[in-house]
Amino acid sequence: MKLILQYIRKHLGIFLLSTFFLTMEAMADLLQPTFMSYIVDEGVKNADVRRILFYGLIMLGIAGAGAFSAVMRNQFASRTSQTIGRELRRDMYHNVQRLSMENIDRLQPASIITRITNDVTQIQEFVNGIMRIMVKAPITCIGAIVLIMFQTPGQAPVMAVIIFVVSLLVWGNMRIGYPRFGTVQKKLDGLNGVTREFLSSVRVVKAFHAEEEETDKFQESSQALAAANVSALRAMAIFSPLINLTVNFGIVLLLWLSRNQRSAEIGRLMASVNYMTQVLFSVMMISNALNTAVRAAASAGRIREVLDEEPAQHLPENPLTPEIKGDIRFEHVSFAYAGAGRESLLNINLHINPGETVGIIGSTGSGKTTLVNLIPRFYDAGKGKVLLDGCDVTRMDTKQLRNAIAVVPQKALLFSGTIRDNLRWGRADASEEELKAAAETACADEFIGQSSQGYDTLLGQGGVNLSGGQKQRLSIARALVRCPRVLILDDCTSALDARTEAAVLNGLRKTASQVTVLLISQRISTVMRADHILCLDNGQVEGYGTHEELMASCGIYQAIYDSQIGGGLNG
Ligand SMILES: Nc1ncnc2c1ncn2[C@@H]1O[C@H](COP(=O)(O)OP(=O)(O)OP(=O)(O)O)[C@@H](O)[C@H]1O
Repeated sequence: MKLILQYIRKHLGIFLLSTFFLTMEAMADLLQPTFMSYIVDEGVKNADVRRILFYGLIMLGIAGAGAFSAVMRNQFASRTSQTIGRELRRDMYHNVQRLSMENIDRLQPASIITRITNDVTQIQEFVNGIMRIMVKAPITCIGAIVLIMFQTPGQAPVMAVIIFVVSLLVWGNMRIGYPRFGTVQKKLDGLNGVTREFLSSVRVVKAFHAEEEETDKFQESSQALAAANVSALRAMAIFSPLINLTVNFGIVLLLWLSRNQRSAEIGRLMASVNYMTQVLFSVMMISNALNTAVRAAASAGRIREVLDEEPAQHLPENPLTPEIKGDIRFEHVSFAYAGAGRESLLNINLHINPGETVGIIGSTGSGKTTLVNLIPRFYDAGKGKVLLDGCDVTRMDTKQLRNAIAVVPQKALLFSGTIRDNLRWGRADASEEELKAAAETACADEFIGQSSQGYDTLLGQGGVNLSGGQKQRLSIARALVRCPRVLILDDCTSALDARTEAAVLNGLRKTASQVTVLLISQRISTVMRADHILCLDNGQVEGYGTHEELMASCGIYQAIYDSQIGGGLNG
């Protein structure tokens, strides 16, 4: 709850204004029954029309002031809750951007999405609720109690007992609800995760006719969420009727106690019952608002986890900014993913000269992506050092480091916008000629030219309106626009036919001859013409050298060669 207060404090002025109008609204509600009792006791009883009109007009004025206050309170409450929601989302998003891949793996993307969307909505509802209910209800409740005591002081002990019992029920409601609503949010994470996974791999699901399995997974998560919700709401559902019953029992008791007070004026009794009803409604509102508070507390805890998450990587206090030429060195590097039982890289020693093209090959899961991910510091080596131009990458200015490196990931990731926008992701100030040159090298100019809008062609989210090969070529072009010193191509030519792939690699040799290229591939034909080839197996270096050297010395490389090319194409 500290978190919510912290954000409310930033908008204290508007929050107080809203509270002021709420107080006015509550006062208006409280005054009505008293004036009604005057109308009955002084006007109706004595058939005094002027008094009835007089008090009636006052009641009308009070109702008007109450309605005006309600409108103002609604305006301010909505504005405050929306602003707080926006700020929470902004701050979470900023912090997520600071985090390293290790943090993101731990928090899980689907969970981060739920926290930024649904959990923040819970907080917004709560903040809106505080200003609509949490302030008004206690004012009305306390005011009504004071007025009952003032009008019929003999009923004070009954009121005290009822309030005590109701408070106990409200407390029980919170104790039971809190952990249950935490579980609800976790189950929502699960459902989001399943939905997200399905949507991002919908083609694979269709190709494998796996709709039924996916539907089962979805149903399972959906049922788990429903069950958690039912469990939370069932626990909460017991309390609302109990509170209702207690307060209604109080009203009956008060009426029963008043049975002998013949002198009691009927108007006062009416007002007392009216106030008791107001107490009932206020308590119900408080109890409902506390339900929202319980959910908000669970959500606030989850939001706090994102806001407080510190980047797993330490940024150097005095970062080094060496001139980057593209000399890469791995010294006794080992690495294990957080939570993984075993190391994905084991004692890697490697030296790559500036401007060299190094092919990286190995079976799936042998550690190829993990190895290259250590260079731009997507992850940090657990043991040993990764050096770029003699400088430990963990001591370098991260911005400079990442500016010097372009990565084309395994899965081509494009963004909604035009082709030009996507290419400019590489470098915002790249000229039109530079964009075209990069597209040419990546063999993307051909299909860009064929589309009616050219570079202004709009891409859907993730580049859905392009083929796999077109997406890969655009991703390569985007990396080239950056003019990197180190270019990491992570199996990103897999969707290209052999002729186009050869054209792209030849283009790279010509235009990016000064760039150090790390070329990951499962295809031996892709890596065999590289200056050197690194053969990985089980996170360890099995061989490093030219194609001919590896054919002579590395059994695994030979086996890959034989399985893909056989004896017919040696060299
Ligand atoms: N985020 C992660 N968390 C935990 N383990 C991971 C993670 N990413 C990869 N691994 C594990 O690390 C090992 C190396 O994975 P990596 O992706 O580097 O292999 P790869 O050689 O690039 O495979 P592929 O050719 O299939 O892309 C694998 O055993 C994999 O299961």
